[in-house]
Amino acid sequence: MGRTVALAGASGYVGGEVLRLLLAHPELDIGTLTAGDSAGDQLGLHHPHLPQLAEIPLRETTVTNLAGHDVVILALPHGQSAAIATELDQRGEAPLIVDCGADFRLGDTEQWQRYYGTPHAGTWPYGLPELPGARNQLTQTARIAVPGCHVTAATLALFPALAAELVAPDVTVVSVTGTSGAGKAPKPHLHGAEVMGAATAYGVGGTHRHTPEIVQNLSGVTPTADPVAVSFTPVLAPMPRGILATCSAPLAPDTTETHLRSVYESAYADEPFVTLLEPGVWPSTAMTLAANTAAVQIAVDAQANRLVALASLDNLTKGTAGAALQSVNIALGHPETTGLPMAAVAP
Ligand SMILES: NC(=O)C1=CN([C@@H]2O[C@H](COP(=O)(O)OP(=O)(O)OC[C@H]3O[C@@H](n4cnc5c(N)ncnc54)[C@H](OP(=O)(O)O)[C@@H]3O)[C@@H](O)[C@H]2O)C=CC1
Ligand SMILES: CC(=O)N[C@@H](CCC(=O)OP(=O)(O)O)C(=O)O
Repeated sequence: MGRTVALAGASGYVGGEVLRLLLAHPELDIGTLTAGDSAGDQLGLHHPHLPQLAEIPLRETTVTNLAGHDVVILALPHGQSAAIATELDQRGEAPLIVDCGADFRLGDTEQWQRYYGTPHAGTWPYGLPELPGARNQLTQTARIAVPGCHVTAATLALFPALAAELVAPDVTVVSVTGTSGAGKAPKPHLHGAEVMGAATAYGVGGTHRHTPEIVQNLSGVTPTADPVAVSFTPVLAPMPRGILATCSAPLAPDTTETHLRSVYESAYADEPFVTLLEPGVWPSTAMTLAANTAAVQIAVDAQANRLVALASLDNLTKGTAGAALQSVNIALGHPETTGLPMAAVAP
């Protein structure tokens, strides 16, 4: 018998992906599932791709319903998690709580307030084990903040070069995303007729909420920890899933492609979920679809004297639900890869 997992937001896109992954996880059992407006429905109404779970009822998202489990995964809109975590604490419940939303990702209260405009709930260990220092913090933690999906791609593409000071701390990130990144609730900018035939930039000009999170991750790996300048532009593409981040930064003097490649090779040599592709193979969202993996590649643009670093991943898998369970594996002392898909779906 494994540990039981309660899931809040089970009717949503991330909730569905958490459940798909839990079905294959040998150490974790699905417990109570909760939702918002869909409470009272059976799960099959919302996730017909998970027929084994079709008859499970969705309950209201209350602390009473979520209590009594070993792990509570929150896949709720941001702003909804702090109250639940606090109440579970007050009741003397001590589950491992995993927030797939943004509430506990940022360490800087001022940045939180600037980008989210609400009181800062706090900072939890960060669910990107590949980021230097993060894996140690996840060991035996009781709280996990899962990163944003664009942030994971940009961080994996750039941190090795910044940590080794092979580029200037001044990066641009253009990150293409599938529409499931916006969740299932109807959004004014996501009408099917408009999204299906167009690629559209949004959150332009440093306004997107993921900007301070990318800054936090990249600044944290540099030897000086000085803020890295990040210009981030997300682009919505007509595909259901996937992130492709194309990043660049000025090369430090005398940096060679050979040196860069050896730095990326050592950063990812022991990472089960991150592949530095063979030279000349470029990341695509297809090669990571439905897998808990990220594909990374680098090139030197000699004419512009810049590093170009790319990363692809599935926003719902390595970009959220898979990262959540990878981090849960670490926190619970299971092998990090337990139950997580390494193979993507192709073509
Ligand atoms: N989609 C993605 O690629 C990523 C998402 N995330 C984060 O994960 C979280 C979930 O995202 P996603 O699944 O895409 O969003 P969805 O909109 O698809 O799902 C949201 C879920 O939360 C429930 N919910 C909404 N409001 C309430 C409420 N007031 N009380 C209780 N339950 C509520 C919804 O239930 P109902 O429909 O029944 O109302 C639904 O189950 C968000 O914080 C998001 O930012 C993070 C990284 C990537
Ligand atoms: C296509 C789309 O809208 N994507 C979302 C990112 C999804 C994500 O990572 O969400 P949180 O950081 O909110 O958890 C966005 O750009 O806001």
